[in-house]
Amino acid sequence: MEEFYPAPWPEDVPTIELEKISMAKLMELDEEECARVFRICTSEGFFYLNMLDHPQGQQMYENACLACQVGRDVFPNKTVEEKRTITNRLMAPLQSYFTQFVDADGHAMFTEYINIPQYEMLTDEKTDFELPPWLAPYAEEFKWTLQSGNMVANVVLSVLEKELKLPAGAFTDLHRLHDQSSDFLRVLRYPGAKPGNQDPLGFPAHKDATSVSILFTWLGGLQITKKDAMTAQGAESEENWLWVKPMPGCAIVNLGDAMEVFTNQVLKSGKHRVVKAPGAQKPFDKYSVLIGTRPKNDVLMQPLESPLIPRAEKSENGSEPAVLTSKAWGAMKVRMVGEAMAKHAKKEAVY
Ligand SMILES: O=C(O)CCC(=O)C(=O)O
Ligand SMILES: [Fe+2]
Repeated sequence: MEEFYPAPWPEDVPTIELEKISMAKLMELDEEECARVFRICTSEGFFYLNMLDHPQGQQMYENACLACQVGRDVFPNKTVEEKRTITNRLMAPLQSYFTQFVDADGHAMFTEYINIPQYEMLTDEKTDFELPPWLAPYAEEFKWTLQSGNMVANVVLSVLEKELKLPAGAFTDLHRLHDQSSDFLRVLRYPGAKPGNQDPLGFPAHKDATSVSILFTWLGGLQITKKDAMTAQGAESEENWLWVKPMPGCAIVNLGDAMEVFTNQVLKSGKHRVVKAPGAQKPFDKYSVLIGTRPKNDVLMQPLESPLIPRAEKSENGSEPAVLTSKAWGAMKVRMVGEAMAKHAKKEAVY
């Protein structure tokens, strides 16, 4: 594990103190711990989840480390051309391999990632997605990580449905492991900073197009804003971005936009971005492993009924708002993030 932490965290950067939640207590639906999760998910939206105090959490942590190791093995040793041989799945709009700038030797200059689709990895059916030869040896690692990620996401969802006085299954039945969905395992690499080659952002500010996102990361770079961080012009001001310090043995959990839709904004999706690692960590490649859990494809994206969820408002002309399926909604959200990244790349990259 030592190579995951090549340099210490600089103690002099403004860091947000996230609350630490216990996996063991969540698994037992401990009342106090569930109330804490609910409070966090209705306000700032990010928490550490200590994976090491429960055997299933430990298993997930080990699986996430294996997935990270796959990234460490394959990303720096393959050209972008080779990596683009991974086929895009047709069922959902997630690109299987993503990067924006390639250097003269054919290597990714900035952020790159792969998305491994959960449904296609776990179904016995023949689908249009197949791992390319350079990833096929890692199929089992990917499956384990997807399975344990779905289990942890469902623990969080079961806490939230209970706190919202929804019937058991109101959220969890929409996020089952084998459902047709666009759930994914994402392995990301942010190449370390090199002199004269500095893109300040690894991932521009966004909110996730998921229900639950479970992130494992070992070097700094993730930032979230203080509450009420908007300037009068409506943009975040630079000094309001705070660093999230990676904690060994912990995941960083946040909700995505789907939970805002299901609860008519009672639950909050956390805004975040990724910049170069701070201080002495800056020259090192940063890797992250993200499990994105989404509602199954045919779910209608609308608020659920609960005394704690305000009803959807009619539009001014009295008509009901248009309701998309999760599949169509996800496609729209992914397109929007893609457009924001392309715009950012034009504006800011120095290359
Ligand atoms: O790598 C990270 O720290 C976060 C990545 C992220 O926000 C995303 O892929 O949506
Ligand atoms: Fe994100």
